[in-house]
Amino acid sequence: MVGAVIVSGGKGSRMGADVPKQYLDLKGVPVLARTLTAFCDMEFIDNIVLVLPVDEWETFKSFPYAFSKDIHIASGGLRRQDSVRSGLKALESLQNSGIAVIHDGARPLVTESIVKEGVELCMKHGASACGMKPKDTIKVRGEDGFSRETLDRDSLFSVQTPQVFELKKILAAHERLDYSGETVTDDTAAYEKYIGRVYLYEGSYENIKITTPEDMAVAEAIISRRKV
Ligand SMILES: Nc1ccn([C@@H]2O[C@H](COP(=O)(O)OP(=O)(O)OP(=O)(O)O)[C@@H](O)[C@H]2O)c(=O)n1
Ligand SMILES: C[C@](O)(CO)[C@H](O)COP(=O)(O)O
Repeated sequence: MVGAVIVSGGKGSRMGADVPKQYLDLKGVPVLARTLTAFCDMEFIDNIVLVLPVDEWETFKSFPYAFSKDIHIASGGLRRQDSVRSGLKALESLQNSGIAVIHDGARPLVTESIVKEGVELCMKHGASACGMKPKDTIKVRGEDGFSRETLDRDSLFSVQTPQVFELKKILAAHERLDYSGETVTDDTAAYEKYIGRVYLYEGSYENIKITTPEDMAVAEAIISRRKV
């Protein structure tokens, strides 16, 4: 079985909007509704868990959208990794084992082919995550503001979601991480720390995370272009 954990438990502070960014209107449809619809349309996805702060559950339930699959809701945590752990536990109660596709609710432009490739590569290599080569030169900047180092761009990869794992293993990694008290910024970091290697494959420059206001304009432009 393949289950998706869509994390939408953040505050969207960098967006600076009046409402959490997952409810912002993206060409007539809220960001989160777009992400969920994308996963509902993927035939190979058996279960969907949506992680939301408890005080947003009612808002979500009043969403005027009919999703084609059941959306199971789990409670969000303080950090992204706490929300992921909560979603994985909820997914475990639905399917016990199999594959977990972890995806940011704030990446509404994900495509079926990216997720499908992630699932296939997870089956082949044990774990996978998509991403893209950085387009800019990446420097290490010291606290004094001066450049310390230029990294070799050919070996760098800017990681996105979906990130795909065996459910039992990624849940075990997140539970151990929680015990350790360490904070990570994505799920590959949890997996690599306790379980093993993650195969990285090419996602899309269009699979952006809606983080700051200008991302909304970029996402709108991508949606308009896709419809042509
Ligand atoms: N405690 C958290 C923090 C983040 N996320 C989710 O993880 C994804 C990536 O996080 P980010 O873009 O940083 O979202 P926010 O934390 O909401 O944004 P910000 O850091 O600007 O507050 C988002 O879908 C977000 O909702 C989550 O489920 N629980
Ligand atoms: C998981 C992630 O989207 C991969 O790029 C990213 O690390 C999330 O970071 P954020 O600071 O929670 O947005």
